[in-house]
Amino acid sequence: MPAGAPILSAAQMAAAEAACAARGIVPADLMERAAHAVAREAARFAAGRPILVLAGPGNNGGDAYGAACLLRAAGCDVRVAALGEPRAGAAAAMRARWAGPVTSLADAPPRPFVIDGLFGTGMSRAFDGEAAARLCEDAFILSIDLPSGIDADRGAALGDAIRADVTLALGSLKFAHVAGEAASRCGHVLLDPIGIDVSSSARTIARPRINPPAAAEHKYSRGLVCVIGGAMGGAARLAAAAAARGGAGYVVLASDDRRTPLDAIVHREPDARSDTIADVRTSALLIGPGLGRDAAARAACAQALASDLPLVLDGDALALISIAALAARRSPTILTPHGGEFDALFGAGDAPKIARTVAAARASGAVVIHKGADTVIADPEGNVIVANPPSWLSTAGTGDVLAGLVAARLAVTHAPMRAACEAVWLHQRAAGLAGAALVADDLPMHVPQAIAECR
Ligand SMILES: NC(=O)C1=CN([C@@H]2O[C@H](COP(=O)(O)OP(=O)(O)OC[C@H]3O[C@@H](n4cnc5c(N)ncnc54)[C@H](O)[C@@H]3O)[C@@H](O)[C@H]2O)[C@@H](O)CC1
Ligand SMILES: Nc1ncnc2c1ncn2[C@@H]1O[C@H](COP(=O)(O)OP(=O)(O)O)[C@@H](O)[C@H]1O
Ligand SMILES: [K+]
Repeated sequence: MPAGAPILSAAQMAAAEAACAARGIVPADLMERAAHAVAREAARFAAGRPILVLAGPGNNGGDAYGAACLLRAAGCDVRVAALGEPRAGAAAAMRARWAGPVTSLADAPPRPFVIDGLFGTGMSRAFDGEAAARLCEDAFILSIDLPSGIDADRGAALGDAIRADVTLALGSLKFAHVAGEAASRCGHVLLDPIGIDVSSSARTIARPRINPPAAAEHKYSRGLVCVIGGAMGGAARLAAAAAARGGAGYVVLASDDRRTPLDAIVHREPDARSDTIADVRTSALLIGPGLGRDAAARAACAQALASDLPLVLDGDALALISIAALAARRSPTILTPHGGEFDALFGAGDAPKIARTVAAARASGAVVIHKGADTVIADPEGNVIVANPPSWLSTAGTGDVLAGLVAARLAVTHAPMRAACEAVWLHQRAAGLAGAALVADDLPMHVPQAIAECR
């Protein structure tokens, strides 16, 4: 996935295209550039294999006809199968340029390399993809802009969506390249801006820059993280270990369980929880992993919310707070809900995940890390960063590790959006280093290497 790249909705993409027209760059120019970009990548990936171009009725099909012409002119073995004919505009002009035969999808024999130009951002309703699926079954598939059959904003598959090996995004990434089910249908995502200027408040995550501590730093100035544990000691221990490996200068774990994951982590008795929450040296307070939901947990949460400390709320804590209480806070707050916790706190809805997360950040005044295979980080100003972490993270306790990393980065940076992005990047990188079939306990030990890569 291109790092730090803007992400647009289909409507925002259309507006950016329209703005090009105002500068004298008409749709036919953009389609010409798109066709060149597709032909270039197709020639590279096909590497001499016979090519079948699937062309749809809209501009995505126009890009496909344009690429077919260029590939044929370059000496490639190209055939075209179409679903509907472009009737007007740049796409019809590209269709007219193709002098070779055009068959229906049903009549086309399979070929080892497929350029999928059936539908892009204009996909509006489910399509019957049976014939396309037969042609794609054993082929390497390069999708133009999006795998055909995807809702560009929600990332939902509308009917028999295509599963690509490579997707070449045109102009900008769209929500579907990073969101929902679609993200896993795109394969390797490439981006060609084709000369369109885009700006967006949403971007893909990029490797952060993390400097070593300055010479004058000491353990308290480096950042003191306090983790408030509860019923399930293991979760708080995972979080504390991650905070320690995530660059905090000092980590305190207030928990019933006297075991700490590292000797460097200081244990406090749970009845000292209240003192811990009141400790003004604390740079970031983490509450929630393994907290439980009993009266003591509720009281600890209320005290944490009422304090002026920078706060990270995860797991059980998210069930013990209200949006109003969050909005009343003046100090930085970061929430780390998974999908279920998010819906319980902010309500479920049909809008795309990015929009729902921005609305939650605005309503709560907090930075929200809405976790999952498409992790959306939003701040109350509407800035959004999206990450697609490795799916091996779908195992118990990895969220506790993330919460510890968030607390550490908040303690060090004092900047909640930056802290959230650093933590999510370090978490996904640590997962990559831990590799297949990781368990949550494996992650903290890989965080120092991930940090070392951020210089
Ligand atoms: N972003 C940009 O600036 C550029 C975009 N271009 C291409 O234009 C594409 C968007 O083009 P369009 O807006 O024409 O949309 P599409 O080409 O994605 O498809 C829209 C067409 O498909 C039809 N359609 C939608 N759902 C259908 C279904 N289920 N069954 C049958 N027909 C269906 C629509 O009625 C319409 O005719 C992009 O994805 C990209 O490939 C390029 O041409 C160049 C520049
Ligand atoms: N399929 C997936 N692909 C990528 N990341 C995932 C997937 N499922 C879960 N994750 C990540 O794993 C972590 C799980 O957090 P959470 O659900 O809170 O687990 P726990 O409470 O057990 O620690 C989150 O960072 C989430 O983004
Ligand atoms: K496509």
